[in-house]
Amino acid sequence: MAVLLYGKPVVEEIERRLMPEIDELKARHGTTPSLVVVQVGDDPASTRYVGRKIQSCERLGMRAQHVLLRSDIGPAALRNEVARIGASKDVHGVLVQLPLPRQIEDPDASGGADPIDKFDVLDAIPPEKDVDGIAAGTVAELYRARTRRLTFLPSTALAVKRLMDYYRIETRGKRAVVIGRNDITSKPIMLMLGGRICDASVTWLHRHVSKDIQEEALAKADIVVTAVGRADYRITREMLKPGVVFIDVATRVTESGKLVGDADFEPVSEIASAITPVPGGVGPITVAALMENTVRAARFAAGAGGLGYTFHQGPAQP
Ligand SMILES: Nc1nc2c(c(=O)[nH]1)N[C@@H](CN(C=O)c1ccc(C(=O)N[C@@H](CCC(=O)O)C(=O)O)cc1)CN2
Repeated sequence: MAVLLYGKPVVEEIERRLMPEIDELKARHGTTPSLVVVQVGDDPASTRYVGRKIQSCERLGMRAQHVLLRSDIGPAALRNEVARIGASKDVHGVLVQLPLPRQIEDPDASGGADPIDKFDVLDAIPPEKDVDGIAAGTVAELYRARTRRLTFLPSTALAVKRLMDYYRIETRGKRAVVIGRNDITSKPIMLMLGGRICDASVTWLHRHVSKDIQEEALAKADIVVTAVGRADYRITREMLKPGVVFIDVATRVTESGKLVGDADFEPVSEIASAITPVPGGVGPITVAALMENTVRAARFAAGAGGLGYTFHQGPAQP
């Protein structure tokens, strides 16, 4: 039976580390870390996640502002608004909640002739305030994976790293599979796992990869990180190697209102050596990781250094 990799102690460990840093920023630099979350439209899941981010900032004594924009805003207007927010010296971190409405996520599919797309919007976030680690310059740093030079590791990737470190999950030289191609979750996790930060061998799977290739890769994987979140996608026990470490980043609400990940949870936990629950696994750590990045952004603004991340193994054994 798998060890359950709960997010709560990892969140507590991150927050324990952040609290004195926040106090010091206030006392020595007169800086209160401040985050602006831009939400476009009122998708209920996004509203819930944004609420958690704002609450978490407030609980830790940081400033937070929620900017809610109409769902029919065009990409150019959104880009200008993001640039305007980012230019304020009182704002240390800026993020745009994803996904964006269709006309901005996928302008081609919605017949739009606008040359500005989602990435142009995200690139309007100043690099030193890009707490989601998603703008062009920040992504290049992750590609290079110079741990000591990284500005921001995206929150979900940082959450997975903090979780693996806390539970002492070895990645170096392991066979890992990352499933999904989302820009904010799977893609940075794939780069992190395969790069210098984790030194694993990574196979990247997504809907265009044939069933045979998927089955072969999954059957050999020591570590699986999945972030698909579609009702027609399920990872079953038979697809996996006994002893696998299973990290479920997906969250999806079923027709009966239950929150689930990509794993067929009970059977998979019978053969995995360790597994994250959904809810209560990676999700809450993502929010704590964002808090960590916001404190980093405030340190950059205060001239208090902070480039690069320090990783250390945690207390728990898988
Ligand atoms: N700009 C961004 N957009 C999105 C990101 C992101 O990192 N930046 N990630 C996800 C959504 N997300 C944060 O925004 C997020 C997802 C899940 C959770 C979480 O705490 N999940 C709980 C369940 C909570 C619930 O649904 O009620 C859990 O798994 O236990 C927090 C944040 C996509 N968009």
